[in-house]
Amino acid sequence: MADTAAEPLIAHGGPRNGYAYNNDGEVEGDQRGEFSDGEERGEGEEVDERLLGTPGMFIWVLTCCAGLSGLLFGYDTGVISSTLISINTDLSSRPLTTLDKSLITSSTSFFALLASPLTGILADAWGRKFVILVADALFVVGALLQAFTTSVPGMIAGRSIVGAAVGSASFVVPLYIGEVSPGPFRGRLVVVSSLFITGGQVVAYIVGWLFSMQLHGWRWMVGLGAAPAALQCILMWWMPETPRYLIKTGRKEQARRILSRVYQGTDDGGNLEQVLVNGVLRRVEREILEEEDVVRGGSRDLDKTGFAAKLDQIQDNFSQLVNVGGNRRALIIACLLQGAQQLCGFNSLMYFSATIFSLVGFRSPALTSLSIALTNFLFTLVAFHYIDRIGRRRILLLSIPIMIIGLALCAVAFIFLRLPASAGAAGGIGAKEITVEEGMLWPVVILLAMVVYVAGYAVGLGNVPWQQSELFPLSVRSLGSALATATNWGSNTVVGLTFLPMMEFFTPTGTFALYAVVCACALGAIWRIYPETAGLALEESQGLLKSGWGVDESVRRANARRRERG
Ligand SMILES: O[C@H]1[C@H](O)[C@@H](O)[C@H](O)[C@@H](O)[C@H]1O
Repeated sequence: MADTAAEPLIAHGGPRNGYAYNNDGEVEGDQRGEFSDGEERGEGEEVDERLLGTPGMFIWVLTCCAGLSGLLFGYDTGVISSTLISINTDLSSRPLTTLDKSLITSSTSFFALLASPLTGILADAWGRKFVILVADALFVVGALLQAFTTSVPGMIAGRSIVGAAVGSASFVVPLYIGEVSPGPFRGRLVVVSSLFITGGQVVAYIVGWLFSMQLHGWRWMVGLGAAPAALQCILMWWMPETPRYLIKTGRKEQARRILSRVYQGTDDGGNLEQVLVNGVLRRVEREILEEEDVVRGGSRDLDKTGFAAKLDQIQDNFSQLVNVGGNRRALIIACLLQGAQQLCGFNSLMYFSATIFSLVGFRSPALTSLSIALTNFLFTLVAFHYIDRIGRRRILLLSIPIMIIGLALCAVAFIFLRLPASAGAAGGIGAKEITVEEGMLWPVVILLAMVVYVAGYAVGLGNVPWQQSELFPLSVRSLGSALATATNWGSNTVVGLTFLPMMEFFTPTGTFALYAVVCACALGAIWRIYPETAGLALEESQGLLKSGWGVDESVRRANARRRERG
């Protein structure tokens, strides 16, 4: 196979990639590359692999407008812990029971779990932008309902609606960004949505802390979420649909116009912009033709129209997702990564770190847990900087061992920390203002160990799973991403429900040791089956999975690209 990545790069005013292109984006002469599975690339298809510089203004605006949903995701999931401790007797004129608290908390992740596969289907039928707008409407309704409700059931309903919004937004935003981004910047641009999520969690902690000092301040905490959602709704109205979705639905000219804006500014005085636009159009069209071949070979009746045709298509997408080898492998990897992101236990810190820190003796647990959210945000910035250079696979293989070290240290520190008798397990977990007699050495070790763990998480597992859409071909991209997102929310619910009982019955040491074991298993599985997709065009990543896991091939190509960049 011709390893084009090793070809010399001619930066300006001439052929790139070692190829010469004509104005249609076709490779002149007899020089064509190959996909990683050995299949030949079509003419003019291999281009944005060598795009230089930074993404243009248009891409940044699209990414930030879509990323606002991440802010809402982070804010709404982060604000609930301060809300719960400030409600007092404001709902149903009585203090919240443990059951009330569990229902209010878990309704969000449960409805996120239900909403993601459903909106996965909607995103195929009505588009990615449509789902973002639906999520915004749900965010606004859910926030207002929570802010004005006077009863516990009203609060649960509000949290459920917000959950449906979070579930939809969490899968569609990375999908939207992934489908508008040029290959070399895609990793970084998708991490922007993680930056919004983790930033939203920091804001939630600060807002929670500020409003907890005011009477009925919790109503502001939950109601404020409506503002960014309304803003995004207005902004997104003006934003385009993704070029990939437009091509899929037969609107090629519209797609061409948007792609031209995406690649604007890359023109080097030659014809690069045009070449890149044509490259994407050709790759996507080729993918669609391949899909039609599969459909023709199958049982779908292509003469059906309207609702019946849509139902057939949904059924068809499901069967393609699980029956076609490459798609099935993509689904396994995406679900593995999303499951690992949650089962490694990170959100137990997000939801309960204030409780843990008060248990081990910190006087201001709320501020200490802010350090967790801040670490998460700051190290997501590190990921933003390095993800396209280091690569998704490598960044995970480097960062998960750091998480394991943090968790192991935490587990060990809890052995040495003699908790006060009243703090025995769950009693202590729920208790407040507990101080530890032995001094602050081990509590500080626990705090540092958690910071190390969170830093490792934020650099890798916290954001790489959201790159999921690049694993799937267009025909099953939305459905595959949605099912992987459902795995995320399912695992999130499991961790939320099991953390406190595990701390009680399994001890804190056992709990953190178990999370370390989960990380070790995830590390092994990632090493074995997750290929490197950094730098590849969206249509190329899936080629790696067509006839196997593609790990060796992808690593070889990534190394070649790195060598070439110096
Ligand atoms: O990517 C995000 C991010 O890491 C958040 O901090 C976490 O709370 C979410 O569960 C996760 O999906």
